[in-house]
Amino acid sequence: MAQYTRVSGSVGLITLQSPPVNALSAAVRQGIVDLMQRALSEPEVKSVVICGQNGIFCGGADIKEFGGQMSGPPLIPMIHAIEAASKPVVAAIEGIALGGGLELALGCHYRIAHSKARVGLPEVTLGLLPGAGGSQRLPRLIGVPAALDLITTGRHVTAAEALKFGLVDQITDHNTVNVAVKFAQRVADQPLDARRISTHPCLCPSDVAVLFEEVMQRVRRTARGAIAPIACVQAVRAAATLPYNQGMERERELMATLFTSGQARALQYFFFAQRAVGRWSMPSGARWDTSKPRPVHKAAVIGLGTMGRGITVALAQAGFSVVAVETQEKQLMEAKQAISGMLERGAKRRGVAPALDKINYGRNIQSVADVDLVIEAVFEDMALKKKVFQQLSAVCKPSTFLCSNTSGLDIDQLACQTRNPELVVGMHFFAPAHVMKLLEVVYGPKSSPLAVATAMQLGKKIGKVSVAVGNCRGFVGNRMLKPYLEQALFLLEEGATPEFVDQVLEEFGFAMGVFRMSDLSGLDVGWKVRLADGLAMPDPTMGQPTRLRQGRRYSPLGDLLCEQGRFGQKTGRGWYQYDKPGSQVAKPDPWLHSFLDEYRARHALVAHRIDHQEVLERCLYSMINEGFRILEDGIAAGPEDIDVIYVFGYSWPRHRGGPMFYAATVGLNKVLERLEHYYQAHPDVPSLQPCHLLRKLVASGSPPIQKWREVIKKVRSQL
Ligand SMILES: CC(C)(COP(=O)(O)OP(=O)(O)OC[C@H]1O[C@@H](n2cnc3c(N)ncnc32)[C@H](O)[C@@H]1OP(=O)(O)O)[C@@H](O)C(=O)NCCC(=O)NCCSC(=O)/C=C/CCCCCCCCCCCCC(=O)O
Repeated sequence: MAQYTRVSGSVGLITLQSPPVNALSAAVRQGIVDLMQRALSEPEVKSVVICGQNGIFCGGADIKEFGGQMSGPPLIPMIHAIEAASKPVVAAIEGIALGGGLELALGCHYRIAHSKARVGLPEVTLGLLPGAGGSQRLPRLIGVPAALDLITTGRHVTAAEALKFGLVDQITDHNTVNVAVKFAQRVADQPLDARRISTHPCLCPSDVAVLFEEVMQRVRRTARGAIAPIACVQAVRAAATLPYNQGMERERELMATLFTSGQARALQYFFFAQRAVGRWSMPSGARWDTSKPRPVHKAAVIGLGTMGRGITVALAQAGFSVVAVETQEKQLMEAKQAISGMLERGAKRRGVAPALDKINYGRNIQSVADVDLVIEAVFEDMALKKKVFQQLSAVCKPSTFLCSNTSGLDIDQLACQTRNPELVVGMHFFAPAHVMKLLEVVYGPKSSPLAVATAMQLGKKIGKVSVAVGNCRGFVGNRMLKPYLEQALFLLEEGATPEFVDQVLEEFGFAMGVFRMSDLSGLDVGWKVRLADGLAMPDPTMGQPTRLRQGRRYSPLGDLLCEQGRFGQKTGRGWYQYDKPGSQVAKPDPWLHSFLDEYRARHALVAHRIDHQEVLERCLYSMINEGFRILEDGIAAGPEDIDVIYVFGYSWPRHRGGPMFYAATVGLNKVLERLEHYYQAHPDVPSLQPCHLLRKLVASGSPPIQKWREVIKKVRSQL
């Protein structure tokens, strides 16, 4: 919808009205078309201003409409009509002008922006390109290099930067609509020909062909299989090399390919999934909208290893006062130096002062007595964590929230050590904690909605995408990682190499394959857990068959490497070899290949040819199967939670939507059928046995992912 008023006698003011972001829905487009006609037909009106209600110009096309039948006036002719108008049209940009919103503004003859406004063409993040003329007008207005930057990254720019680019004509600190109206009055008689961007020549540097080649190479390298960034480069190349009308035709062709691609659907699903995880719920019925968080002013971090340091930096950068505790003097000094360095580098990048004064360091746990919330980040050892929680419970004020950064230990056992178990939750950060976007907020059986709401809000304030999940071994992310890692090891036993498995996973879109990732994180981390669990057996005289544990197939390959001191990058040897300890360049290791041959011979395993399909299906479907179990158990409230965790925490390629969305894309019946096939071949691997929920969903006709919650509810009510 849009509203029309005549202001100052001669200016027709069109206000977009479609909360929350004035997206260009069919009704809004119809409103603009009708009201433009009205403004052009009223003789008293000499110029037009387009603005948005509630201080927001426009968030772009209505993404919800993309999935269905498009109706209403199309965007491209609407924008052409504005540009062709005989009266000057001024865009008054407050808040945001994004995507189709900015394309609308580019169709106007002038653009006035508030100094706090942000503009951009983020279509690439939704698997699209600026397909309403944006890919053709922007390079004509600001030049090819700047347009390529904005269109291929989708980044938002400030009004000041937009002014520098020549993307807006003026910025103001005052009421933007009033300023635009006055501006519109001033330019009412000015000729318009030069203001129609589509008629401009495209500003190209002399070495434009080289530029396109370089950008294309960079985009291909970083896209990890996403097609939209490549199409964006192709569209801008069309602007640079073809007349406007032909460029528009190329834009249309490219957009049609993207629009109907699975990638655009996945990215648009993911856009809404990111927002859906904020609307958390617990099996008790507690929800985001009925649970009020308590404000946190002062926080503490206990344990200043890698994770504790990153968490301290994240809190301080967001403006929280932090008490950072490390009991060992030497470690405390090292941590202080490291944290200061991280803060200084971060501040330099962002052009602000480093938040060094936000942190008080101490060696004594007594120093956290007055904080509102503590995040424990000591070594991943239950006995140690229990002791810390007992101490915290004795030292802190009774209302203090006690949180653990454990990556998978039982939150309930920690809660039981405290006076107020309802104030205990997990806050599982991902390394490096000041960089990675994901935070798993873990509620145990005793955690109160107040504690969950407070941790979720704290996560938001420090810039994390927070997902509330239930308490189980490994929570969501690491629980699903287990079958994935397990399959990768089994594939090595059966004949694959680490390089081949990694290549397949990286071609799928993971930033790193499973073995390169293990080398990076350190093989010893999982080994210590397996030793504590009694799975890794350092002593062969223990009497257990080597490839069977607790009645299931088990691969000791990782344990054997650790016994040789091969912990990955840090020791210069792991699944790969490195030039020196700490180096990041992984090279195939002939030693490892011989080791695998000997291992297979020792266990009478005959290597067979493993193909691309088998690697992908076994690694991914076993992980997805665990995802369905997690949904069945109520550990995650919906598939969106799992998908957001995997994209932000485990580098799952975003253009594939997340593991659960991917399963829906492949077809649940196919996932089920392949799991049955592999389970039949490997009956001693329970993670390949299709779970009940997956079977139930297939039996219900494989409903679309948006309907899974209904089936999950039914399955859970029958438990
Ligand atoms: C920065 C934001 C705008 C606001 O952020 P914030 O304040 O943090 O709030 P949020 O929580 O993110 O959002 C609040 C709610 O608003 C919803 N929202 C936001 N933006 C949109 C939108 N654009 N559409 C719908 N809904 C939106 C959001 O979901 C929240 O609601 P809820 O909590 O989920 O209920 C931030 O929101 C943001 O960044 N938004 C996205 C901005 C964006 O990406 N815009 C670009 C959209 S794409 C676009 O504009 C494309 C334009 C070109 C279209 C060309 C059409 C031509 C079609 C040709 C088709 C060819 C097909 C041929 C086929 C054939 O030939 O057959």
